Amino acid sequence: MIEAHGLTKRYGAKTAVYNLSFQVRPGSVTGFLGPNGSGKSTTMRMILGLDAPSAGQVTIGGRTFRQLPNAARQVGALLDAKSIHGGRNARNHLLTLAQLAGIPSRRVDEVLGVVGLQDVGRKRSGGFSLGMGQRLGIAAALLGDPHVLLFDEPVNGLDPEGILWVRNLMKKLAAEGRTVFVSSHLMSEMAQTADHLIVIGRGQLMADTSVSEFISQNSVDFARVRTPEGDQQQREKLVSTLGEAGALVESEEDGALKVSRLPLPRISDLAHAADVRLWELSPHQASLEEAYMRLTQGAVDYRSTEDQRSGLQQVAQPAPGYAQQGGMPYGNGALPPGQQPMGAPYGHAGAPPQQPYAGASGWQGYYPPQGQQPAPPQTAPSAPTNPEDHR
Ligand SMILES: Nc1ncnc2c1ncn2[C@@H]1O[C@H](COP(=O)(O)OP(=O)(O)OP(=O)(O)O)[C@@H](O)[C@H]1O
Repeated sequence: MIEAHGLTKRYGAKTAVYNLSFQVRPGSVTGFLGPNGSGKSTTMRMILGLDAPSAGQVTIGGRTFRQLPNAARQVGALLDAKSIHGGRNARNHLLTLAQLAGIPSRRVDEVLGVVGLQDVGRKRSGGFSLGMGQRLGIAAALLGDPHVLLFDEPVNGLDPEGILWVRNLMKKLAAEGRTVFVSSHLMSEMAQTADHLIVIGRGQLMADTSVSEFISQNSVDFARVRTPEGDQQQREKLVSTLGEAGALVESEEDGALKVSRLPLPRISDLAHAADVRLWELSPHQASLEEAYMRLTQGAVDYRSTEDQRSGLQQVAQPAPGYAQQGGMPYGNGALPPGQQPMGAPYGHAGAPPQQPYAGASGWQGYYPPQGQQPAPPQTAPSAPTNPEDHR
């Protein structure tokens, strides 16, 4: 198990990691997420004793990395695949590492086979593609058959077959009872690989939860509803019925209605009572990417000027689920990259923006418990200040 307590790292005036406390448990894959520059690599470097914390500590099995006897056989890591000496062949590179750690040389051929480099083991690693370099880095991490494994962006540069292989490898390692801590910017991949997530923004902890909880806590569910095509009367009748019942109804580009704040069975009952036929009534399942974008939007430091012009620079975002006029649930006109604004919500022209109940999971989450207000907005951490700056 990896345990961080109050972990802080300052580089001069820059606070890269601030007061991080978390545990990475054995037997599952823990994803480590955060925008560029949020402190993931710095945290991993501190776990591996490559950087000393400015405050706090991080231990592996109760000891700091430097206190571990024969650390190379207990902890394996892929940090920067490019750091491999390009003049050496892959096998010799691994042999050197094995000798330094007292690992028998037969293990080198074993791990070359595991990562699929057995046929190019005697080729200079300088000529390796990005993906081959990643595989070699993973082989080095596996060399000591360690119980704790850290991977910083392991699928970087891998082809689809390689990505699938890494996914299965991570899961297999975790299923063997190992501690697997892996950073990635590929949300779809993380959604399929990780069981648990630690999310940081500007060096600070934003979430420490299971993948499913993370998605349900940071996303807004809605129903996609479709009335018979070309029957405008039915559509309008449904829109006004649902609006009267407290739903927020927006029009999607393909003509479907996006209905939030009401559970599916209630939408069905209301449509039935209004004598409106439905061609579609389906739940929208939020993705990890949507949930991640929603949580970290205010903690992103590096953004394209084009995204800034389109509103993605907004820092103080409303609560999850906040629906703006214009049908843009991400607030202030901001949408995750790649998503287009939809049509205006029905029945709310001129009405103030409304706030569905946020924070609860699943369909019933649209009902605020009686007498309770919606959950307060999740605000992104501001950049931590260095007390030494004020001296
Ligand atoms: N040796 C260093 N000296 C000064 N600043 C550093 C150093 N290492 C990291 N930083 C700064 O600390 C912050 C966190 O960097 P880090 O590389 O840990 O982020 P990251 O989350 O791994 O980013 P990415 O996703 O882009 O890899 C950044 O602002 C970075 O510039």
